[in-house]
Amino acid sequence: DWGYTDDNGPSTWAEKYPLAAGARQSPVDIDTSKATSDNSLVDREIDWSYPSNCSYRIVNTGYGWRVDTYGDDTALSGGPLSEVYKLEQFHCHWGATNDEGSEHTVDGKSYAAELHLVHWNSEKYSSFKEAASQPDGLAVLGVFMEIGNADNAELEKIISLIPKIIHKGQDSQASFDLDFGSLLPESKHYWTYLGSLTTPPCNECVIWTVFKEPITISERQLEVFRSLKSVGEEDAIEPEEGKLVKNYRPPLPLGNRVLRECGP
Ligand SMILES: NS(=O)(=O)c1ccc(O)c(NC(=O)NCCCCO)c1
Ligand SMILES: [Zn+2]
Repeated sequence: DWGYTDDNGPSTWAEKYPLAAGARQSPVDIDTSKATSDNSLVDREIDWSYPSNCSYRIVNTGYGWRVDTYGDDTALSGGPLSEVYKLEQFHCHWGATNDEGSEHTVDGKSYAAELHLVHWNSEKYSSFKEAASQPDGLAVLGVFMEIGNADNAELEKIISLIPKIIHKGQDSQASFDLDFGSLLPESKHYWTYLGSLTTPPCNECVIWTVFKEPITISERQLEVFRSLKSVGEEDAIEPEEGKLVKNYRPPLPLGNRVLRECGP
C-alpha cells in the first residue's frame, strides 16, 4: 500500500495511482511573486460557520489522524467558491523534524505542520464521494502550523484522544466541543488555486484556500502526532517501528495554473 517511506512514498504513487502524475496536483510551492490579486476576490470574503459540536469521531487512518464531522449545520462559502460547501472532516500533516512537515510551502519555506479542513460541494453533488470525482467538488482550507511556546488549547482536545488511536484502524467516538475559530488564523488573508487531494488517489477535485497566517502548536503536541503508528495492533513489530513520524507530500509544479491571493 502507499505511504510515506522510501519504498512506498510520494515518488512511487504514480505507479498505482496515475492521477498523481497529473497537471493539477497538490501541494505546490506558493511563489508569492506569482500571486495575482485581481478584484474577483477582494469583495468576496471567505465565510465559514461550524457549530462547536460537529466533531464526532477521531480515527487513525494509517496515514495520520482524522476527525470526522457532521456537515449538516456547517457552511463554507465566498472567496473562490461559487457554492456553499459542507465540512466533511479535518486532519493534519507533519514531518519528523520541525523544519519540515507542511505540504504547501511559501517561497520554499516549510512550516512544521499543516491542518486541512475538507469540505464538499453539497449544492451541486449528493455525496462527498461523488464530489471527490468533480473538478469543483471539494474545498480544502489549509492552515500552516508553526512551533510556539504555548499549547494550542483547542488542539489539546484532539491530542488528548491520540493515545486511544495509536494503531491504524482504531477510532474514538468522542463527540467533543471544538471552537473551530481558534483552529483558524485571525487574518482571513489567503492564497487560492485549483489542485488535488494530496494523498492517493490524488483526484484533481480541490479548490485550495491556504491561509497566509499560521497558527501555533507546541513541540510537545507535535510529538504526540508523531507517536501515531501506521500499522495495526496485530502487526507484530518492534515498539519503535511503524511510527508515523512524517505524512506530508512535497510540492508539485504549479505549471500554468493561476495563483490568486486575497489580502496582503
Ligand atoms: N490531504 S487532502 O488533500 O486534504 C485530502 C482530503 C480528502 C481526502 O479524502 C484525501 N485523501 C483520501 O481520502 N485518500 C483515501 C485514503 C486515505 C485514508 O483516509 C486527502
Ligand atoms: Zn490533507
